[in-house]
Amino acid sequence: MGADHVRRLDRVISGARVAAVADPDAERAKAAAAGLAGVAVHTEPGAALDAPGVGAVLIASPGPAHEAALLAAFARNLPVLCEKPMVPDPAGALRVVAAEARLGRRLAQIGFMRRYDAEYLRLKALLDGGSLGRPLMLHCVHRNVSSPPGFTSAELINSSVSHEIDAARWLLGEELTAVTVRRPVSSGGAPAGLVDPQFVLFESERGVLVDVEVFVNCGFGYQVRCEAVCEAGSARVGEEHAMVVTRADGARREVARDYLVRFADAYDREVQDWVDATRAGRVTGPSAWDGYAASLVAEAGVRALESGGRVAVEPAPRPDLYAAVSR
Ligand SMILES: NC(=O)C1=CN([C@@H]2O[C@H](COP(=O)(O)OP(=O)(O)OC[C@H]3O[C@@H](n4cnc5c(N)ncnc54)[C@H](O)[C@@H]3O)[C@@H](O)[C@H]2O)C=CC1
Ligand SMILES: O=C1[C@@H](O)[C@H](O)[C@@H](O)[C@H](O)[C@H]1O
Repeated sequence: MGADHVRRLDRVISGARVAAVADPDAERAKAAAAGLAGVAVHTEPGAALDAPGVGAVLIASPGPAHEAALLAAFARNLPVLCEKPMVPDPAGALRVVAAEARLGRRLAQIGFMRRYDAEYLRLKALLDGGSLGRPLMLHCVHRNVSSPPGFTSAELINSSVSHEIDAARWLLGEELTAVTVRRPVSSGGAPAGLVDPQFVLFESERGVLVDVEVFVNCGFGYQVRCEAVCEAGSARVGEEHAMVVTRADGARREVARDYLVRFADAYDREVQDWVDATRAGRVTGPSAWDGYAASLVAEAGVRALESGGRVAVEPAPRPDLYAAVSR
């Protein structure tokens, strides 16, 4: 993901250039910076933050490394775009929230890119417009072709479903308050011991039910869908994003293989917005509080997976700096 963001900053985005790249794996750092002129390459993240020309930082290390990177950026007053999950452990996520609240101003935008996807944006505008009445249910599908090596049953929730958690909070404009996880029969295509697929059911403050089928070794494509069922109609996104090829023997709809294809436009819009806001001295998009809320709900989901029961979500007090759900 980091290499893709480097490419994006270099070739797609206007108003920014890559000044430094850090990865403890020197080969990966060099590969990410290959072909770019004037880029400092480091294996020590702190050294990259202090490199000449660095005015903002994009974090795309694994989730457990995000807390240290965010705090290091805050200590240098650097605006940050941090990939999801902000910090997978809610206690660590809360430390990030507390550190930013102590600064008294936002520096972090969290990389929940669904909020920048054209289809999700249309769904959000429709729900906010009110013509369908109140949302009653969201039915979501999140399928990956295959999971990365070492992917755990907990990561189906705190890495993959974290996107649906944020999208549901954003679309509904309210918190998720409880979660239950059911285990269908596991797929023979999943690595041994991985609970895949899972069926995750969230409840919201106002009683909206949000169900998510997450299946990260489906083998047949990268599919992300969301259908909102409301009092006066329903709206579904996630099926347009494909070319249909018709030949004499029939029609064939292409299926994306991964997120880099399906959400390419969303990542571009997300990073361009971040660069534009940063240059204007503003911080927009999903906040550190949204990142904390997603981690807290996901952690409740992991406990629900383990216990088989319904787990309530119990948030810490929200600092005044943050909206309940940023728009
Ligand atoms: N928004 C989205 O759709 C997606 C987001 N992601 C997120 O991007 C992040 C990275 O994921 P992947 O690229 O799939 O992981 P990856 O494991 O392929 O790459 C992570 C890289 O970070 C490096 N690294 C480890 N510790 C580091 C540190 N302290 N500082 C700097 N670099 C460090 C590793 O050496 C590795 O090269 C994760 O937070 C993940 O959840 C990943 C895929 C899609
Ligand atoms: O964020 C992402 C990955 O980290 C995660 O592992 C995948 O399941 C998601 O589809 C992708 O968007």
